[in-house]
Amino acid sequence: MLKAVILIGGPQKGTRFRPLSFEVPKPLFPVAGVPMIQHHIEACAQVPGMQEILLIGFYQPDEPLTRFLEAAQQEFNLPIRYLQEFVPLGTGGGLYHFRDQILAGGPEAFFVLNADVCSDFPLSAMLDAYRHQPHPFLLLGTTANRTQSLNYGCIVENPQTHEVLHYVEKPSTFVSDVINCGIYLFSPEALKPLRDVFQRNQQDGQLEDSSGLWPGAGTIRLEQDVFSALAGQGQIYVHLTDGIWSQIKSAGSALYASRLYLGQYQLTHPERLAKHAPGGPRIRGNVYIHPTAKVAPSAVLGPNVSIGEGVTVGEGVRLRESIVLHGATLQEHTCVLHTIVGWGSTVGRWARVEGTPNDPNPNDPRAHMDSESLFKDGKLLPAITILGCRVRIPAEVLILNSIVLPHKELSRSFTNQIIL
Ligand SMILES: Nc1nc2c(ncn2[C@@H]2O[C@H](COP(=O)(O)OP(=O)(O)O[C@H]3O[C@H](CO)[C@@H](O)[C@H](O)[C@@H]3O)[C@@H](O)[C@H]2O)c(=O)[nH]1
Repeated sequence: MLKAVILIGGPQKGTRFRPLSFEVPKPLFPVAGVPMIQHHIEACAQVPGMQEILLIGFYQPDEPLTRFLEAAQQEFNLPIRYLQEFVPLGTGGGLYHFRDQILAGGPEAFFVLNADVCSDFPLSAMLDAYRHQPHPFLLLGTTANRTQSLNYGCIVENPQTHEVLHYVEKPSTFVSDVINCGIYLFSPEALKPLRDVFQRNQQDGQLEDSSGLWPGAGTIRLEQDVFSALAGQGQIYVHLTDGIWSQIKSAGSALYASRLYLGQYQLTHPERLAKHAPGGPRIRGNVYIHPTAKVAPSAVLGPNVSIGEGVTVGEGVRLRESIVLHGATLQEHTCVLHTIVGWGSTVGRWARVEGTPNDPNPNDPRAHMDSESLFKDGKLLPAITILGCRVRIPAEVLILNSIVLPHKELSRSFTNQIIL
């Protein structure tokens, strides 16, 4: 019997995701038409023997989360429960705090997944590796280029045995091009080292994390307190993948993740991809259209477009590399490229809304999305355009490389601006 835990964080996390995380908790943001963590749940539900999925985070259990959990339980016919930390306990503290719930029923092992990653989740392959040689901690690893590796947990492995010999979280100089994907398979034994860290923290008094923001003796940082501390002691192993993987930290990376998942749908969910039908809109490449959306037949959509519930797309609209969230309206002949259109927003006739993609370098197979800062040398970097919820864009204007905060009614064109 197996279980899975998804670490969903809480409202103080996901700041690089603003203004989109104002409306819906980041883990429920739609990526390729379904909430971000539904991809995790679908992958877990496919593993034979999966008994229960636990979401651990520090969000208040609000209506969208409750509704999502109810719908997911029905769809996957599995218990899916939310366990709330009353203070943020870090990436490992929640696992220790809720250990009785995780171990209830005696699972053979449990997966732990960061919510903000996009992956093809090779969980069965990880399980095979674990069953072949059970160890307390199995980490999924992938490769990154030297510069980008510094933004992740870096793993030095023994290439013969795949034991993790050395682990450094977000090092300041190059350590290894193998990075931690934030996808793990732990044995029940893994909770013992967590208990040791917890007890040590209790004895040492208050633990201050590096930011000093969330001190608390219950806080455990899985990466620094456990992986770095136990590397080289025969307890941590890495399973390497060359499948799809990306972090989802910023709106730009959500658009990139949407493209990766839409590509996956060819294999996993062909029914989710729109097909060209007589009298329907023209579809180019991978496009998701919610069944309740109304799309005019002369619109041209794709590639990499995802259209949410109740969206209206008018005649002659051109839409590519974009996510349109529920209830938005694109009036006739708008052109929307590399943009996220927020819930209930309206783009007026003949307007052009465009962003600049900052996708990984296509010539470097080890490149990942850069989700660094929005600014460089005090200037807003060109990036995808984001319209917050209920924004109104008038007819015949150009909005380029801009972020528009919720409920704004614009009256003219804007380029390279954050509109507050
Ligand atoms: N429940 C809970 N979840 C948390 C907490 N803090 C973070 N999380 C969740 O844990 C995951 C990791 O969060 P971060 O702390 O933001 O770490 P990171 O910068 O994403 O880096 C981690 O993931 C990388 C891969 O995406 C790894 O490379 C890196 O080593 C590390 O594990 C996210 O899904 C986040 O929601 C917490 O206090 N409580």
